Amino acid sequence: MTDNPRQEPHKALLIGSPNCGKTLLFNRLTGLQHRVANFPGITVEIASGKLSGHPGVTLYDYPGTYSLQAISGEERVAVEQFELALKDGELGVVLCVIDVTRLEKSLYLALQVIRECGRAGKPVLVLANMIDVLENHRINIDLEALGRDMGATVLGISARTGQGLERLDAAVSEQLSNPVCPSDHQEPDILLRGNAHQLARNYGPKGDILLRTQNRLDAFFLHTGFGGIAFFAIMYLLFQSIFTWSTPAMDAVEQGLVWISDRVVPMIDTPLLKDFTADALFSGLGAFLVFVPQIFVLTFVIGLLEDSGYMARAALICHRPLRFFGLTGKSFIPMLSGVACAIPGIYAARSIDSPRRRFLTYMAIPLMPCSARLPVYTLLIAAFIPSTTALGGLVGYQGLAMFLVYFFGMLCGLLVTAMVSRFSTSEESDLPFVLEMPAYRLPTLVPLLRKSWRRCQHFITKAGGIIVAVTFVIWVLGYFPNYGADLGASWLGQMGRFVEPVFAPLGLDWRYGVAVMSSFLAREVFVGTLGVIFGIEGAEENMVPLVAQIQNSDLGIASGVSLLVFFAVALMCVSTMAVLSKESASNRLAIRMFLAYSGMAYVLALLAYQLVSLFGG
Ligand SMILES: Nc1nc2c(ncn2[C@@H]2O[C@H](COP(=O)(O)OP(=O)(O)OP(=O)(O)O)[C@@H](O)[C@H]2O)c(=O)[nH]1
Ligand SMILES: [Mg+2]
Repeated sequence: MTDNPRQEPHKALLIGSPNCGKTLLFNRLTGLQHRVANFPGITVEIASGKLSGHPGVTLYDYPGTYSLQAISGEERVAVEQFELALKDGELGVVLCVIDVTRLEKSLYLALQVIRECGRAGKPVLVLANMIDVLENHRINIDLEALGRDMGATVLGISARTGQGLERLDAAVSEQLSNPVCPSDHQEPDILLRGNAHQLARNYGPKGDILLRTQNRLDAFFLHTGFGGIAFFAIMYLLFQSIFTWSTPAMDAVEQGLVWISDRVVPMIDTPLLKDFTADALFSGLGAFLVFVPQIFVLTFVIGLLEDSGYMARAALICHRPLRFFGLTGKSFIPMLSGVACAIPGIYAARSIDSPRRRFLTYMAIPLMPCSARLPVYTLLIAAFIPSTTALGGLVGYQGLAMFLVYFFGMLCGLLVTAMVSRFSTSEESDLPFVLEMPAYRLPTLVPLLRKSWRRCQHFITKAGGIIVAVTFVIWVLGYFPNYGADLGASWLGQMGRFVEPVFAPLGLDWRYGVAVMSSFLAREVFVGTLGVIFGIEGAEENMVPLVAQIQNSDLGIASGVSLLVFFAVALMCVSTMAVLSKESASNRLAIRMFLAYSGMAYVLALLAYQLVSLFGG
């Protein structure tokens, strides 16, 4: 052991009610980048990191909990781990975060935490977060007096602006070297609840200053009529933005790749290497990279909705309709997270108290149109739907088509849960739907941009490895044995003919069959595989965008629609299946869902093909 408390091995933990800013503070104190959003229940697992300036201290970020009597899954994690931590000799200090703009909600837990720390002989600091909001409204709270009444030191801080963090740093050092524990008392919970209420009344902001704007916005966004219209308008804008805002950046990436390819490829002398660079590197990998800007925009817009506080309102609006499909309003956030990626969506479902509705939510999430489907949808829509607009540029046909495909996926998810919930019996009694409405806030731009960038990096690295490998294998199979002279006679062509009968009823030739088969590893592989296949076919020409290649192939609109339907339904993601198995604690659900959704995807795609063909497609 050293004399310096900053060097000694210690643990510190952050506990507090949901959405009070623990993770934002954790990120600031450790330099890590864990997920922060403006609705309750974001953190579901305990995270840890080194406390900056205290090399020996590990800081733990806990899921939010309203009290030490846990109800939901993530609350249980927090409460159980907190009880264990109190017995841990290395625990140096407990940091209990309260939301100073909503004292009533935070104080009961804080009083319980102080009592338990007193019993266990652990020091505790209460961090009154969001002090910046009070200052913006010129509201003052006597934190010293509040601390005296609570029996612990209360420090005013802002995890957003960094205000008060130096004092926090000094206070942590002080507690690590000279711990001062709260007094050991046995006040029962019922008394603490009354005290919390009284303290909130005595010290909380007077008048309804903080509530007035919130109430006005809620009167609109939760209005039976306007609220519903606003909901659809916001969702529609979300999907339009994916096309309209990202098109210039996508075009730029595409043009950039063509520009580089035109300069690099002619410089290569070896024919084999030249073909590989043109067909596999630029056509295959390039086809996939073009979609990165779209992922960026999608994450950014969802982030705007999350940070503004609208997401929880959307969950409330959706509660009633979702009940009809066997779900709850709490399923909305996991499902909408699933629009970015199914994996965080599945984790987010932990906040659903009812096991039955949680399982039903698991079933819906893989049908949500995740960002891995986006490249496939964009490619096919761009190939078949004109890029013109109507109503003075307000409605873009491609954006509208995207909205419909997304809607189709979501609808399938809801129909599946409706059927499963109707046909399976349950003894479970229903818990009331309780969801805290977070404050409306202006989103902060830089963290949002950073978050979107991280999502793109994840998209590239997660799918990138598989895509590089598949692209290479597909290129080798398509290029040999006749050195790219005849794709149909290549090894890939021969294999393609083998799977062709499966895809022929959908009007798809072997090239599309091979691309679909390869995308069972990860959906994004579809565009890369097609890029390589068309790249080999068009080896003599300059790099031609994949959309033009598809338009020139014999793919009819009926087949295009059937492909869209297939991708909307099939569960083609190994990582999702692994997380599903982990969260549901069995492999059965994931395997059954894989088989059921693959079969359903094929049948629905066939139906779509027949229907569109019937109407002259
Ligand atoms: N204005 C302001 N906003 C803050 C502050 N701290 C956090 N927030 C915002 O509050 C919201 C919730 O922050 P998180 O860090 O995710 O809260 P959490 O306590 O970890 O929430 P859970 O993980 O759900 O328990 C986010 O929108 C943050 O940007 C602050 O000091 N000031
Ligand atoms: Mg958190």
